[in-house]
Amino acid sequence: MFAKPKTAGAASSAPAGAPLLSVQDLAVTFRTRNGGVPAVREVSFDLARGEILGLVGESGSGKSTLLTALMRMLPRNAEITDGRIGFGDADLASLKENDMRRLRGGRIGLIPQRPMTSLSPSTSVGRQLRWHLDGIGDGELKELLTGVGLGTVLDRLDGYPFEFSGGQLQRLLIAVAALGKQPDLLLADEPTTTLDATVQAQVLKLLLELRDRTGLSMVFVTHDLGVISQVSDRIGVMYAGLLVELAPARAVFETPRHPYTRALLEAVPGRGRRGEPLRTIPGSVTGANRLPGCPFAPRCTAVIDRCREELPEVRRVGDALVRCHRAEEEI
Ligand SMILES: Nc1ncnc2c1ncn2[C@@H]1O[C@H](COP(=O)(O)OP(=O)(O)OP(=O)(O)O)[C@@H](O)[C@H]1O
Repeated sequence: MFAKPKTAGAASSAPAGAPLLSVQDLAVTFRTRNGGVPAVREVSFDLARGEILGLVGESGSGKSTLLTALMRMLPRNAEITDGRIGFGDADLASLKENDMRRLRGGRIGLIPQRPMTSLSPSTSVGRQLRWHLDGIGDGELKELLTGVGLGTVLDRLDGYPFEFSGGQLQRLLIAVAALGKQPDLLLADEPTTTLDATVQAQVLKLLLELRDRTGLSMVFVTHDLGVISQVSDRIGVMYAGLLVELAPARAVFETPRHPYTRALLEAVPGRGRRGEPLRTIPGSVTGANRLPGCPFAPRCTAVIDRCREELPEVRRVGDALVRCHRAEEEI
């Protein structure tokens, strides 16, 4: 079952000032032997200060590529081929690598998917924390960890990563990323995927507390709609590199507009009636980003001829931005 999506807090209602992040018409292409793969296409969204934007979509929809592009840490065979990533006065899409490096680990933080792989196995956790926090003193470190409910690990900081649970390490890294460096923007790629349900809930609670306490903004990528319903103010649904729906979290769950969003919601276990077989979305996203029209057309139950020929523009319907020819219709 889904947690009730949060009502948008003050920080997530219509932004009073300029957005923290303003992505416009972003495109990222992978060079492959078979030609360019447009992994992200015409993606535009704003992120307000203190807002958490959840990005969801099935495997291959371009979520990680989008996040890595924001961080400018794309693999060598990928490049930003179009668009702008406004962050303050800077355009991250064209910023020099030296300047970008200063932002990373400074105003922009990253929460890793697997905490184990971002820590050295042969150095004590305490030493690594102090290194990440530029030699923070014992008193301050104690205060920081106690403040995020990690007081229980204080007397074990001389231990090595394998002596901690995945959940403890993830919470340590999140506390460090959000409080130690005090970034304006946190980017998180599936930060709870490897955790069991109870620990996952603790990590999500911590993220929300940190946002409320520090006012940081967050882009949170996951393929798990249950997780995203618990943390997001707004949700962006991706399909074949496109942002096909962008709306307040509550609207996505209560009145999903895009046929793909509806199909995603229907495919989630627990949403159907008891005894009803689980539903899946027939077909696959593979190759869809090369189609001339709407990439979801081959799998869409509401498809019309136009969908196969013409890529839909983004339309505003109520609170939602929807990339579908039939967005305004009751389908
Ligand atoms: N190294 C690569 N070389 C070529 N194409 C790639 C590479 N990495 C990703 N792609 C392509 O880019 C598209 C988007 O992939 P991406 O990993 O961003 O999706 P995703 O939604 O994050 O998926 P997942 O949930 O599995 O991480 C896919 O079509 C994928 O095949």
